[in-house]
Amino acid sequence: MNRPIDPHQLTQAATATGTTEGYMPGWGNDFETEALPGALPQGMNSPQKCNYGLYGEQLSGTAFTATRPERTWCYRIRPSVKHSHRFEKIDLPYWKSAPCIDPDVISLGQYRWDPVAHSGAGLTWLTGMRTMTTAGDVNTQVGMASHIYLVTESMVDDYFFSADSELLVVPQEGRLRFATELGIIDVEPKEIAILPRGLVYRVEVLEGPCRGFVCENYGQKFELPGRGPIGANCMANPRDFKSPVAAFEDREAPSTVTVKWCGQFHTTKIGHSPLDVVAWHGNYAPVKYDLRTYCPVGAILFDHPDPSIFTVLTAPSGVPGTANIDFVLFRERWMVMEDTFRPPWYHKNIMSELMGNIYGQYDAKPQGFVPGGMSLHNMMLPHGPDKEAFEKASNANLGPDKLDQTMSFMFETRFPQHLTEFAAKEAPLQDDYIDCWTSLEKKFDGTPGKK
Ligand SMILES: O=C(O)Cc1cc(O)ccc1O
Ligand SMILES: [Fe+2]
Repeated sequence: MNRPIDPHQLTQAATATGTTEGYMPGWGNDFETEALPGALPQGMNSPQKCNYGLYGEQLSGTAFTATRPERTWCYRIRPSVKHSHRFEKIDLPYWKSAPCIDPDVISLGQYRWDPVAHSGAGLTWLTGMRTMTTAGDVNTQVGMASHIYLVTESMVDDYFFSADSELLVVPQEGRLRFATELGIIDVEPKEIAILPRGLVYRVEVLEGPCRGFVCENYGQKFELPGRGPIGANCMANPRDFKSPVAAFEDREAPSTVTVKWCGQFHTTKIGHSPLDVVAWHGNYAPVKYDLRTYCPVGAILFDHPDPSIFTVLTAPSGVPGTANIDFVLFRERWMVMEDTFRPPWYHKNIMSELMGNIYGQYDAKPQGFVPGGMSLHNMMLPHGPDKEAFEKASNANLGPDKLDQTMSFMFETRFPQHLTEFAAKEAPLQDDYIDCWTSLEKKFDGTPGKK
């Protein structure tokens, strides 16, 4: 059942000058927003009594002692602790967490999947999550999981938060609404959303069915990459990230909150909507971003740079320059390199590359890697253009050429990715994927000259 938020039940902050409707621009800004005038204490965080009888509550996304703490102060109708009754364990068998190493599943290989089809069953954000790969260890807060979501039904009086992870959501089909404690985020294909660890939300279908990809980050939060010699402009610009203005519900209704915690799911009952934050300030907030605002930078004379040039966001692992996860975008761009084999080169990589197609054709794989589909080129496993792409690129008449109508992405992690049983046995795995390279023939005959 689709039940977008009832506007009579929702009170949203007026948007300040310079904001787009319902959102505030900027990456990691220290925002402030209130849905009722005067709800946000000024000049202090913990007045003896808050206005409107609100409770003050801090949500810390980093250790108190982090160099630059990320936290948000919420002023809410009831403190979250009132939401916590006894937790009951529930089973969401398709949402897996690392370590999840199935002895019957081989992850060593090059893999590609067609889009996972909608089954016709009514699925919510929780029941429709299908884990494809896991990496690292959720208990030690390293690594990640990749998922496909298939969502046809809104959560009604059901809420969720992940204590394990922040979720990077990459829609491919349909429109979703994340009604969160800190406000409303709507997303559709060509946009992404990030839901921070610990934030409570409800997911509604605005236009279904909905399919997309999720990167579940167990580690340090995503951040904008250092730009090095590129300087202050291009790539992802901070102002194109949008966080929601405060919006709250004052609604009594028997409800549930499901929590993902150390890879397990637990549920508890509450008697009201937990989306009751009337005002908040801080720098720990959900965010959306329009991928069409990503300004790619690339080679303008010869050769093909490393794909790190297309990093939208990076989640550090603690080892400088070696990400827990890089989120990399291959979007429309001009190819102008002279005397160059322009598609991605053949290579092996210590990082594990999980790719998804949002729309269009990917230059290294003109066939078979289709919108909604995924591929995995795991740690140190060779891959590169298929035969068709190789022949086309090595024989093309090179002039300025636009890669148009194309958007694929990569979740690249320093940890090997393990296929779930679902990915190996239920999802539409292309058994013949590696055949895309078998017809690459030997051209070498010992004589110099270009073949
Ligand atoms: O393997 C892939 O298709 C992703 C990729 C793209 C690119 O331009 C360079 C390296 C790389 O791994
Ligand atoms: Fe690659």
